[in-house]
Amino acid sequence: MCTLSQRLWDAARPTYEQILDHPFLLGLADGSLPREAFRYFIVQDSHYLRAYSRCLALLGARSPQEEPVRMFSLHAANAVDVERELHASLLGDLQITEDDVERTGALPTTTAYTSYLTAVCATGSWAEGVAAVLPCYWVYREVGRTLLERSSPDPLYARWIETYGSPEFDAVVDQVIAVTDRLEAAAGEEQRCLTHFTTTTRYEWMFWDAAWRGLVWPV
Ligand SMILES: Cc1ncc(CN)c(N)n1
Repeated sequence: MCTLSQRLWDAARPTYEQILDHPFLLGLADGSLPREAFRYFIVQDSHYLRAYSRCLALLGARSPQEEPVRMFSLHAANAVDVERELHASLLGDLQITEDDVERTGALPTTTAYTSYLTAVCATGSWAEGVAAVLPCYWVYREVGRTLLERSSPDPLYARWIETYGSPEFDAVVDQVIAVTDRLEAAAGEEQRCLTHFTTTTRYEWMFWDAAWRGLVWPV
């Protein structure tokens, strides 16, 4: 019998394969991604990270064991700090101010994704919450690794790729996969974990797609 993390990944594999083929990521790797799409992504990711760090803190607080309390609390503080640092420098290079981020607000896909993540982390079982956040780590690592092999001629895009393709991020993701494989989910709960994992993997695809299309509120 394979591990829970493997069963989750296998369920989301078709979506992951479509993520790798998405024009946003192909453009990031070959440098052809329009700046406007990257700008959209970074602004929306600033809003996403605010909710994401709260979700990790929530999972830390709700953990039935000691070690994951420490791990998720550290990730909420450190890992997101690293991402925020990346954002601060990218926002500066893209000439985007904090005011621009506030004025734009969270657009539809960001709102839908963060609302889903927050609801599962707050009201689902602990195992369900872990399964819901796992793609945020794992998909980014795999994308980072894959794009690192291709690299990017654009130094801004290369900086983003290096963060997620780094050995430091790799180690962080391994920790969360190990926690996932120690979850003891009953049959019905495992089914809900599979649903959350595949749903948030879809939201990862949708997040890049929204930036690619420049999706805004229709009314
Ligand atoms: C939308 C999204 N998903 C995941 C990550 C990586 N934590 C991120 N920065 N943004």
